[in-house]
Amino acid sequence: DWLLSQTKHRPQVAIICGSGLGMLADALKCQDAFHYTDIPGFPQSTVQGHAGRLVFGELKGKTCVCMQGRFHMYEGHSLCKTTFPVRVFKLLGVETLIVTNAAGSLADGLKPGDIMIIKDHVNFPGLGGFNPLNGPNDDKFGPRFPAMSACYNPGLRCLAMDIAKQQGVAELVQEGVYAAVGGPNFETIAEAKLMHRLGVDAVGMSTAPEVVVAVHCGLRVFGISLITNKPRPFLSVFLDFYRALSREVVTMVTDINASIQGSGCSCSVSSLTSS
Ligand SMILES: O=P(O)(O)O[C@H]1O[C@H](CO)[C@@H](O)[C@H]1O
Ligand code: HPA
Repeated sequence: DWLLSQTKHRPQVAIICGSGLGMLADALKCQDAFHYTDIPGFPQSTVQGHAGRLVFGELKGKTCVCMQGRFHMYEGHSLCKTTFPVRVFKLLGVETLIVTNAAGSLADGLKPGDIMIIKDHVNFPGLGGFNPLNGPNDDKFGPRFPAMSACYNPGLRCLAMDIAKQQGVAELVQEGVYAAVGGPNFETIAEAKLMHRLGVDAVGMSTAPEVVVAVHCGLRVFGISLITNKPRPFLSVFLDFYRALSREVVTMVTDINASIQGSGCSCSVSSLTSS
């Protein structure tokens, strides 16, 4: 109610900016911005790279609200608090939630600087019983036992891939599975290996609880991870190096063969390649 009384904007889309991604809010026109400290009942940001402002404005004809700074469990917030803004968005009339985050890659094909469109998640704290929906269910938001089988809207995922192609950045974008861990420590090598074997492509310390609460209250969700690092066991780093070296050798041999052929020599191309 306080927010609705302070701004004329009536957002349809909410964007949660991940670590270091707060500048996404700068794209909004006709801004009304509120510090979390000024919003009654709002939790406070304590992490570097999370400015702690809610910014309302227009983006390409849509009214949006951006969270410049999210809340994490490791800050000491309860999961209810970390996801509180999602319910505020629902009450403001938002229909679509876009979640963004910084994440570590566990997948061979995802490098720092790449973007992963989240196709599904593994909520490790949730599997262990740390769930923002714990406690009495508030039926006005959603059901006691919400389905999570299609958390990330397939239409929006498809649209994002199409836009990446149109903008010529498709080679930097792929879909994958995000895993949420509690943090604040980064993974051990054994933990990174375990998650990799379980089919996780990127890991971070947020997002999944927000998405659970969003899906519970019927919001359409789209999520992207910006890959910032690659917590990988030494062996796979070595294997990557070995594969890159093999590719170089094959290229060199192919070039040599081409010049031998060009010179009219009868040397066998296949025997030279295999040796
Ligand atoms: O998930 P966001 O908020 O982008 O932040 C990610 O970056 C921080 C670690 O560098 C962790 O908080 C992790 O969750
Ligand atoms: N692990 C967990 N959270 C993260 C990482 C990571 O490697 N990178 C950014 N957030």
